Amino acid sequence: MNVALLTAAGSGTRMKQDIPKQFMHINDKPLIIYTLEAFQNHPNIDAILVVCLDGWHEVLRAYANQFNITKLKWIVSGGKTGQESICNGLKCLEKEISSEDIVLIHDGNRALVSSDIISDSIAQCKIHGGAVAVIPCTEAVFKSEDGSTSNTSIPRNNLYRTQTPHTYPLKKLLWAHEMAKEKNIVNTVATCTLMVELGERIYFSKGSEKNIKITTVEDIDLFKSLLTSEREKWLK
Ligand SMILES: C[C@](O)(CO)[C@H](O)COP(=O)(O)O
Repeated sequence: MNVALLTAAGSGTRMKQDIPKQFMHINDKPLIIYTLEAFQNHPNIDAILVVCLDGWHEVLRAYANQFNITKLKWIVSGGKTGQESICNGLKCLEKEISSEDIVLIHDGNRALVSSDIISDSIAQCKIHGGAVAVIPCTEAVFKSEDGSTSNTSIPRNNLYRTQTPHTYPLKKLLWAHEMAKEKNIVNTVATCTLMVELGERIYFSKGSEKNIKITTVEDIDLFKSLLTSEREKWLK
């Protein structure tokens, strides 16, 4: 069984809007529904869990019904950090699915995740025991101490930018969060960074420049234009 765990518990302060970004309507539907549809429509995804902001669970359930997201099985509350939110989702799954089942952790605001990305994530996880979606770094990268100047460039040829999904068997994720508690590792940026802190090797899966994280108002414009071009492709 393959289960998508979507994180949608952020309050979206970087978007500077009255409602959380995952519930903002873009064209004809809320942002989180685009992400849910990507997993709903993938033949190898069996069920979906969403880690959601308190106060928004019923809204999410109503939208899921409206847009026929039948694979949405569980909605759980987020924690104080992203790491805690993911842990809450995993604790729920521990009671519901087998520890051998595969869990794809995905940012709820990466709404343009493609079927190929999901398929490759599952495939690489089956081969290597884990998979993290990445894309090569194509820009020059500088390190700055003061935020406005630099004299340190970092060669980009072996740099990769991580995206999501981050995909592992449930038992590996539960192990990582147990170890994080034991070692007092808190507030890691993502599952992949937690794994690295625990000494694990990360195996890459396919990402895409289009698999954007919608964080700011500018990202919404980009999302809308990418959506139009993707829809045109489907219609051809
Ligand atoms: C998980 C992630 O998408 C990898 O690039 C990213 O770290 C998420 O960051 P956020 O600050 O939780 O949106």
